Amino acid sequence: MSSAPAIEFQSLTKEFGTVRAVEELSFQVRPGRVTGLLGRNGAGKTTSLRVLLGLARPTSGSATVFGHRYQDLPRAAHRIGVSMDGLGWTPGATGRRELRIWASTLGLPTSRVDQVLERVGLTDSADRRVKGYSTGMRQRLALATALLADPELLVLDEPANGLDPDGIRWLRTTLRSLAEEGRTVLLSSHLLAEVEQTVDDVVVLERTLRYAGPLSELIPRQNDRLEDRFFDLVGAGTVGKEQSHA
Ligand SMILES: Nc1ncnc2c1ncn2[C@@H]1O[C@H](COP(=O)(O)OP(=O)(O)OP(=O)(O)O)[C@@H](O)[C@H]1O
Repeated sequence: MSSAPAIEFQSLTKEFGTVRAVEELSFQVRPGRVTGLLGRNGAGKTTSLRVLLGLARPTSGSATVFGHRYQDLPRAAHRIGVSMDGLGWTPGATGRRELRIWASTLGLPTSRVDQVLERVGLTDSADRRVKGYSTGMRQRLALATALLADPELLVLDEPANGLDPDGIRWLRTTLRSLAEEGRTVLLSSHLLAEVEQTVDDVVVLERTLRYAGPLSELIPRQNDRLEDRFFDLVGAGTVGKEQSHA
């Protein structure tokens, strides 16, 4: 496997008017690892991922996937599976129908739909309308959508949000097995306890980078807790107040 980074942020700054959401952010995501992008509400996680995926333009600096801007990467939608709020579900569709629409858009056989439904544990609910799905079921469907094209990289914005303890355990096991298959996973989260047991590498963001590296170096001792180290790195303030103006 190549050791070139799967993802690279280089001095990325993103401003919205007078709000500097992300400032001079630089880090790399190593291939075949699960990396957690951690930060409290408003820390800039979603903004960073949106720039990475070509959904927002950087003010300065860059974010690249496999050495290219997302929009310049050949077969980007096949190589990178994405789960992010706001990508939208089709009104009235069942889970299966939703996945079939995505499969058809990506030029994939419908057999992939059954495979990903099985993988995320949604087979029995596949013919129910997504509208009636619980938050946890929607998270599973979002991951199924991301997995459709059998991507080498997954970018998941807050995949643990709204999951119950069974769902969290399922997510952890699934993400670990995806990494064992050689895939790279970048997920964002503010749920530190959940992430602590899932990720190999950690990026702590509070508008600026506070830490990037192995989880084992951030919490080297068995009794260390990620939450304590997190607050050491970001302080106890509220990010919205601290960083509202550039
Ligand atoms: N489209 C936008 N227009 C103006 N400000 C924005 C926009 N998107 C994000 N922001 C601001 O940028 C900052 C970072 O927001 P972002 O959504 O990236 O944080 P986050 O870490 O993903 O937070 P959360 O965990 O709450 O989703 C916040 O101050 C937010 O209000």
